[in-house]
Amino acid sequence: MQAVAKKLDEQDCLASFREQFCLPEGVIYLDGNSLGPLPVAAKQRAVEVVTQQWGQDLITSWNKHAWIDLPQQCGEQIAPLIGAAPGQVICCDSISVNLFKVLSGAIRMQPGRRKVMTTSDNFPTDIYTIEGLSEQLGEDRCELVLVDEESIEAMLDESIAVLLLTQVNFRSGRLLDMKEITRTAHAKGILVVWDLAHSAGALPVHLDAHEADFAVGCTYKYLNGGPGAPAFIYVAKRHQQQFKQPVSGWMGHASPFTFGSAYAPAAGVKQNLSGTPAVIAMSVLEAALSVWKDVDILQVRQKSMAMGEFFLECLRVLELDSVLPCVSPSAAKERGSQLAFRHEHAYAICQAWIEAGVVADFRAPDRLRVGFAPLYISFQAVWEACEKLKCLIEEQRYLEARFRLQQTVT
Ligand SMILES: Cc1ncc(COP(=O)(O)O)c(C=O)c1O
Ligand SMILES: Nc1c(O)cccc1C(=O)C[C@H](N)C(=O)O
Repeated sequence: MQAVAKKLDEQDCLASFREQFCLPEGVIYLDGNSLGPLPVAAKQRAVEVVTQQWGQDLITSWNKHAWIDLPQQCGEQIAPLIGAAPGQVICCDSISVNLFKVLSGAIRMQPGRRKVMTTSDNFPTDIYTIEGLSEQLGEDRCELVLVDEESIEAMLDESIAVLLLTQVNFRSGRLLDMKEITRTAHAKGILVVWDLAHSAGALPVHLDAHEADFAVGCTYKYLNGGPGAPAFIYVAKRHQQQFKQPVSGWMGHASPFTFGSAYAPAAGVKQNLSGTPAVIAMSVLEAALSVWKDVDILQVRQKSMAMGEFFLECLRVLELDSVLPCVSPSAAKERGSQLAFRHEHAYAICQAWIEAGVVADFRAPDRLRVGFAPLYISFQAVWEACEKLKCLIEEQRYLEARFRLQQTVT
């Protein structure tokens, strides 16, 4: 497999992007699906925005360094990656807050319907936000409906106001069919909100072409914007007149610096801003996004699928496939950029793997999750990671890690 990996690396047209990232020596990072690493440009920008822009230029930076435009500028940098024409994406807040804004506005656009449907295996915040909204508005205006991922389309009917789905399941990596589901939902008059947390920067997304109504996503995973980096929100052009989000703060006002007492929302996607943007984080994000201007997202997808397949092949060759059964869909086309494996000691294995220099993550109750970020991972690194996994499992090193964990807990 070493030779296969070497050959795949030689053919890799994305290999040169690796030098645009600061990655610690001796670490194989398979967790970019949770927190992307530090881009060189972002590191430089962090120093510049703090020392020069804030430190020296002070408040003049709102104009001098265009701080005021950062939310829209970052939104426009993300737009091509998610298939959105200009004027529909803006960066602000977190996914959770943006979900609250989008769902509130979407429900108001559906008089006579109150059900908001999502999947029972969705990321918790997506479910919690609907629950919170239901408490806020009352069950007669917002009612949470949970369905299995397998029966989404079968459960769609005219009583549903909004369908909220995460395109790539955070646990299993399963990729939903955005085109088909959106089409079926629209035929029943349902508005669809897509959570792109595990899609943006991992695979091509076609929000406009598939006529998505709204979307949210984060920038700290595959987009490498840094821990807690601002999220984004997409509102399709055709809804921008009618859509009203509830956190009507001054930054979303049509004319914030007139300081008028009556709220008038900004035209377009800008009304989704509420308060002052987190300028330092947003500026660092802007630099991180600059990496993507030369990236072909189709090549990212091809490499990510090839890596997933290669990882599975390595496990087979090392006879680990029965020890760690894969619980992600078997076809690469039906997955995002991650794989999940079941093991009763998944947590301890993950810890022992980290100690051996391979960072992956664990998701309760028993999943080992491995993410492939094609801009900075090589096939040889993937093979090396699998060899280390084989070693620690053979030597049962994870049992030591489990013992240490118990010591820590007690
Ligand atoms: C699918 C999904 N949605 C939402 C979130 C949470 O986003 P935020 O922390 O920006 O609210 C995550 C992960 O953190 C996620 O995986
Ligand atoms: N956002 C995170 C955080 O602030 C701390 C730890 C993890 C996260 C995550 O992103 C979790 C992630 N969405 C997941 O897929 O599990």
